[in-house]
Amino acid sequence: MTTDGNRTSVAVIGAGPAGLTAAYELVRRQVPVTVLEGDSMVGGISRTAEREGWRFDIGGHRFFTKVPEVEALWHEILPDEDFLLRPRMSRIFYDGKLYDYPLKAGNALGNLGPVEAVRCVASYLWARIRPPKNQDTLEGWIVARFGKRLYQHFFKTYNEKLWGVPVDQLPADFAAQRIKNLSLVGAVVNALTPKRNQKEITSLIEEFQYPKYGPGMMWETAARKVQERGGTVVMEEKVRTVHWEPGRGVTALTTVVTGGYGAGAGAPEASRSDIGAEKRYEADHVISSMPFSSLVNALDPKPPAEVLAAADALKYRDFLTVALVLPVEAGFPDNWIYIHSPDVQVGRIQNFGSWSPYLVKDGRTCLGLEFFVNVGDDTWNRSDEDLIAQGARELEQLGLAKASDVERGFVVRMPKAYPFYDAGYKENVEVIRRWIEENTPNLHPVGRNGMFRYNNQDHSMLTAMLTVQNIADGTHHDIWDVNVEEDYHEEVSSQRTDATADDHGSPRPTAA
Ligand SMILES: O=c1ccn([C@@H]2O[C@H](COP(=O)(O)OP(=O)(O)O[C@H]3O[C@@H]([C@H](O)CO)[C@H](O)[C@H]3O)[C@@H](O)[C@H]2O)c(=O)[nH]1
Repeated sequence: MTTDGNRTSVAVIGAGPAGLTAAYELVRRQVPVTVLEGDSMVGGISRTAEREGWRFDIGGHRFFTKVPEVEALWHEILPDEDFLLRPRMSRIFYDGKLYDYPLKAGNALGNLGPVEAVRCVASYLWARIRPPKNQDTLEGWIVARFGKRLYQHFFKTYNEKLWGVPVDQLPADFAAQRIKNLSLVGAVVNALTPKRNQKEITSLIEEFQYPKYGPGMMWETAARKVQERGGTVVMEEKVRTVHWEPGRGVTALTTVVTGGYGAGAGAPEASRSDIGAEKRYEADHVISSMPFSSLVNALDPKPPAEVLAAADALKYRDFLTVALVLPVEAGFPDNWIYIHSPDVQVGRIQNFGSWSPYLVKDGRTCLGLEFFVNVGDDTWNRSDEDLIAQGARELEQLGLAKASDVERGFVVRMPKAYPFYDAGYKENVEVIRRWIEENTPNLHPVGRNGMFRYNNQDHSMLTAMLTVQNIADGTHHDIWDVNVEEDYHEEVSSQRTDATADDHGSPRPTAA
């Protein structure tokens, strides 16, 4: 297997966590690899943006995992001294008060006041006696576990902001992994049970690892190491065409030089002078983390109409961050807070100063106001200046800071931040997957957008690691089986035994 000019053994589309993990694992095995990235930055949605020395996440990316191989790879890429262990704190800002999130019974009921607390307990008990018949919707799933009133207070408006549709139109598919159950009954039982008989739940959420200069540090280092070890990382080239032949599968890729996507004022300058030029890469295998639907549309010749229709039916939720620089006193101890109020558009606010002191400077902090949007809607199209002014106004409206305290602002737009799970997405993914397996078995989708799976970066990385084993080591892992368990992501549950405890007294992570 040799790389000869634009001929490579494996072409990897995308330099996010999945693509760079694949490349890293390939160079470890001395397999020639070329990574093709359309943007000027690596990291995908796990990048760290930098504007005038302010570094911030697109969202906020904690490093926690139940997968030991992923944990090991993080620490192989970055030395231990580059990791911080950060306390996690997140609350909901609701009706002028802050509530712990994940919800804690005492805190939520205490804050709501005695009358509303009684109503919430009654509706919680009612949901236990008469659970909703349809728990396949997100609304039914949450009401069954929290009761209608807590659902209305703490879930309905936020999910409508986040996903942009009524909650009864959303399937419950991601809920078990991402929404921590509230057990009023469990809390009482635990209080009455001797400790030795209790099931130990180790929370992964009270602290998390974080590279001191943000997640981008991980992926910038991974890209550098891939190149030092003989791999090629091509920036600012977007894959336009995926060439395939019946009976042979994928044979080559055509890219177009983009000069980067220039996401917002202060974004990195294009490094290429040949913008618009086309390049061709021949490859034996293609590992693709480009959006699943875009991959289908890039295939040449076109796949059958039902496959194209399935791809067109897959929708995404897009996202933009308005990063505002304020005096440090305007910050809060939380890493982020959820904003439910329908009176403002902002959905979540990160305080990057609480993530890492290395992200902020000069006695100031940087707040990341997150707006969940669709590409091309009014908010997406608004100018950066308007969005910064709106962010400052909404901070004041919420009573979190004075608009006049905002000293500087930056906007980063991130298309396709979340795969949007609607009633038909599973079947559509299945149609595409089957067609690829039958017609282009050397084309390997990986990662969150690559597989249209609402995965965090650890599971995205795992799909890439297993794919490389399939290509280079002859294994037969089914990467579609990664992260299908209905387990809450942020807890490791085990029976209390000292033999499984590590030096800090917590159980070792178990395989996901
Ligand atoms: O008030 C709330 C808050 C959340 N939900 C529901 O929970 C789901 C998951 O929320 P979250 O973990 O914030 O979502 P996300 O997928 O964006 O997670 C990434 O963000 C970070 C971190 O949580 C914030 O930076 C995390 O490391 C990543 O996994 C959400 O979809 C809601 O359905 C709610 O109902 N009410």
